[in-house]
Amino acid sequence: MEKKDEKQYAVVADHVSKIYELRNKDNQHKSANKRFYALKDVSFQIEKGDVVGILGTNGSGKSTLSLLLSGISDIDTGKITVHGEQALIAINTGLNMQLTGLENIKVKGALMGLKKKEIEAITQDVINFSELGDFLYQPVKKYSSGMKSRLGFSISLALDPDIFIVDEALSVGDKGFAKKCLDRMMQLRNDKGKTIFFISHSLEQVKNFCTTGMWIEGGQLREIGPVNEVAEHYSEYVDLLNGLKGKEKQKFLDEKFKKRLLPKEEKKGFLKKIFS
Ligand SMILES: Nc1ncnc2c1ncn2[C@@H]1O[C@H](COP(=O)(O)OP(=O)(O)OP(=O)(O)O)[C@@H](O)[C@H]1O
Repeated sequence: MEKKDEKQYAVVADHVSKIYELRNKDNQHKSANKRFYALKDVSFQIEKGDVVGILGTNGSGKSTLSLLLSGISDIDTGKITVHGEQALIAINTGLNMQLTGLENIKVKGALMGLKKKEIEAITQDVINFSELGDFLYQPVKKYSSGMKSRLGFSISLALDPDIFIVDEALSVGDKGFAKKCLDRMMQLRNDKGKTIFFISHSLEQVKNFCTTGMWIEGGQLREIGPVNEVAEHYSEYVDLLNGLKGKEKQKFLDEKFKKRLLPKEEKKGFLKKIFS
């Protein structure tokens, strides 16, 4: 197979893992906590202009991946290379709850290194697209989840990144706003060839909108490929899971969870690494 120039890729993930700590309910002592893989050894290459639908059941690691892609969360092992302007995430992660909507726009703009005039321009874009009106003068902590999503999405759009990550922003917004966002993203995809990562529990939305499907299950990359194929396999898996009942289902989920725990020797190694 012909080897592609690295630069053709928008994102290259190379053996990426993210480990979280699980609190032990009986023992508050930190060293007794279990460590588990939110993501384990995930590798993929996404070409520029690709629209990637990330699929996976609850807790499989989709949001964790979006946080790593956008640089909000740190990777524990492996590497993600992003070619293009820093990916942005279109959800309320990264919004400061104490600041007003308008102040949040300014802070984001300043963090992106924009000049005063550019910040004024994006502020106007956000006012127009979000339709939040006077709520933009209120602290974000007083927003509903749909309003936070309107603000987060509108800021990300206005900043016009090369890589765009939409993490369920559309599932909390109302239908009218979700349609407006999808239309705008279609336009970005068709006119500007942006690379888009789209997390949604709606298989129909993913199939209609995406070109590539990426199925994350139990923290691992289960399949990546043409969206219809991946969506079909994912759908079969969900049907299989739904077909399991009671104890049988619990056993299946417990086994799945166990595979994500760090083995004892690995746990020691990891602790040694962070304390040395
Ligand atoms: N900050 C955190 N600290 C500890 N564990 C976390 C943290 N964030 C996520 N997790 C755990 O990591 C795993 C993956 O979570 P993640 O939010 O990435 O899943 P998801 O696929 O987006 O799920 P959903 O479809 O339910 O939104 C879950 O078991 C979750 O409980």
